[in-house]
Amino acid sequence: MRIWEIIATPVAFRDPPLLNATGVHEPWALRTIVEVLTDEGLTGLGETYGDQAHLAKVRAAGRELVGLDVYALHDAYARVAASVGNDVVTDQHGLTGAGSNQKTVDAVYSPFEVALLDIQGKAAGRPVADLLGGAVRPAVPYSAYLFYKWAGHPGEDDDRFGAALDPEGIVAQARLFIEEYGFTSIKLKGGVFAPDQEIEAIRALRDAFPDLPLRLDPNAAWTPATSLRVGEALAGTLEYLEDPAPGIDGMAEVASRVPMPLATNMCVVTHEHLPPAIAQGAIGVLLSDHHYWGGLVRSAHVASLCETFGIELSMHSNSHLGVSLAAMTHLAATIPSLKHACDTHTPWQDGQDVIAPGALRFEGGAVPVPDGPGLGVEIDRDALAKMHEQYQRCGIQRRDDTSYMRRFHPTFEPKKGHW
Ligand SMILES: O=C([O-])C(=O)C[C@H](O)[C@@H](O)C(=O)[O-]
Ligand SMILES: [Mg+2]
Repeated sequence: MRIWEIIATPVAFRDPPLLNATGVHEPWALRTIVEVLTDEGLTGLGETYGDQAHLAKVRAAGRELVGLDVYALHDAYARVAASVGNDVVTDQHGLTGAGSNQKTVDAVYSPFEVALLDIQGKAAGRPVADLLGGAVRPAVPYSAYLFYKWAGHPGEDDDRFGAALDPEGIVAQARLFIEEYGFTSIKLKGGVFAPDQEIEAIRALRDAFPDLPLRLDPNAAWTPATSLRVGEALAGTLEYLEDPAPGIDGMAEVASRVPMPLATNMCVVTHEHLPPAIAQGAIGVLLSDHHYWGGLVRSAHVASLCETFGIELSMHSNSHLGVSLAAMTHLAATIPSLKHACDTHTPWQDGQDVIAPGALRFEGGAVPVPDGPGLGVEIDRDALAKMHEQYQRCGIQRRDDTSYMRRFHPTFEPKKGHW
């Protein structure tokens, strides 16, 4: 079975004004849906970023894959690498670390790999999880991913989540998410307010939810000295502290002196970062993400490597749709060493999706692994067309949380190592 055609469709969907260390989410989030069509009539799905420079690379690489055997993943990777050449595509927000050539190749390859696995699963009549060695858990737990946020985008009505700008607002947001999704662990996106305010928010969450694991992620907004202070203040309260300080060196300085493990999706984001991070003992938990670690099989290899070196695993998420949630769930279901709930932005999409309803649902904060062939999800063509039209109308071609924030706070600066 060979690749006949590849279609990459950029889409946009509404996103609330979520605050982070680099600014605030714009009113529209972008993604690209990749459809791989075969000469035997099967179609595979992948999902990736929607920034224009990345989309151009995906389309160029897709042209090189036409005619390829759908089982030839190594060949597909080599063709994508050749298509990317020495180029580096960076994202403006930097929330997943710096760009590099390796990360660019892995990010461009990822949606094709997921789509090819979807096709292989459909051909075999088996879920993608079975192609990855089989599920070791029937459902994948996700965390309630809390954000400080404005009540609504400036100039618009308030959204249904409301404002969360203090501990009370954060606890109310957690209650809403837990009520609606049943989450059994909580992550707070920090790096927005001074560290003492964020410590207060974590303490308020601890009081409100005494039994739930908590994690805090300021996206490297603190110095190592501040990270040590916060780490000590929150001793016994956090399951892990995520990216408190910038860089492998900064994290290593903090790691051995705080009472909880440090996690990252910023200082270790591609293979070349693993040897120095391991040698310096910089991290205890890696948040993997198949969107930039080269798809599902390569992410599973990284998981094995982490196990060898005693690094625990969790999973990172940007704003995403159901094709990605399905892929994340199949992967996470098959990693025996994954002990932490994964991140997902799904609640913030509030029902908007490109996939037909029914295949994915949350039960007690976990997503049961879809049991249909392949990823187990299908495109809702009307929804895809509508979201593509939104992309064409929304006027955003690259995620830029900082410029959007500066429209309302002109002197705003990203908070890297700020406090
Ligand atoms: O560090 C993280 O967990 C993320 O990068 C997740 C997202 O990018 C999040 O921070 C966001 O979308 O603002
Ligand atoms: Mg993070």
